[in-house]
Amino acid sequence: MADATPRLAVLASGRGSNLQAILDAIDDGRLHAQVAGVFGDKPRAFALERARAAGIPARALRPGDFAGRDEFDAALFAEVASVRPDLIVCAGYMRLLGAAALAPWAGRIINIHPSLLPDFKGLDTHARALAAGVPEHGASVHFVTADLDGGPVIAQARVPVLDGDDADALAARVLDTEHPLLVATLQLLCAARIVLRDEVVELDGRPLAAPLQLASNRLPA
Ligand SMILES: Nc1nc2c(c(=O)[nH]1)N[C@@H](CN(C=O)c1ccc(C(=O)N[C@@H](CCC(=O)O)C(=O)O)cc1)CN2
Ligand SMILES: NCC(=O)N[C@@H]1O[C@H](COP(=O)([O-])[O-])[C@@H](O)[C@H]1O
Repeated sequence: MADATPRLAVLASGRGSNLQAILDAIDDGRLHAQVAGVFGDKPRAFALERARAAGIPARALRPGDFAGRDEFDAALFAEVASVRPDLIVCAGYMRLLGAAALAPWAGRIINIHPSLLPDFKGLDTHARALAAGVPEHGASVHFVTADLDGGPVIAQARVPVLDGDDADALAARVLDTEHPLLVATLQLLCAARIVLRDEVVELDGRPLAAPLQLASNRLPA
């Protein structure tokens, strides 16, 4: 990370509660970083409104305005690069990112995913977890690679699946744990205590044997 306050660029497609968790953590001093810009693929996403309300540049590009995925990704990442991020955070960004766009950002782009990876990659994770009858579910923060939701996992938080849960109830419980999980993981990344080296997640220079289990935004000792 640069010596100055770490600069984050956030990609979002939806309501932006994870973005808001980042903004709140910065505002109350729990996260030493700044959000330099918010970007996405849906101009009406409430995440963009949250950014603008915080005085942060926010821009969405319309996929239909571009010849194909690669052209869209190239334009999106040109916008992202213009704010000179140290780290890109996918926080509810709902498009597959192409390998060419990702290549320059290897090790500097993360995603929060609503499952205990490697289980339930992709979409509709809560319904799939219920259908599978798993006793627990949760969220993962991982480095983004061309392999959709297959990048090295940094940290996870677990929640129980309760009798009577439907997808919405489970999604809400998982979302509640996503916010402190993302903030705690960003605290480590922005303090340069976590890096990705040759596809291996390292904490303080030591390879992680397994993802960190973080249920609140307390840093590991
Ligand atoms: N190359 C990668 N791109 C993205 C990753 C990743 O790990 N590697 N993470 C995702 C986030 N994500 C799950 O966490 C995810 C996002 C989108 C999709 C998906 O199938 N999108 C469809 C469109 C869906 C829609 O518009 O409703 C698509 O792109 O065709 C799956 C998983 C961010 N990108
Ligand atoms: N595959 C990506 C994915 O499903 N991401 C999920 O979208 C939601 C965004 O909520 P938010 O807009 O309130 O942060 C979050 O639950 C996040 O894990």
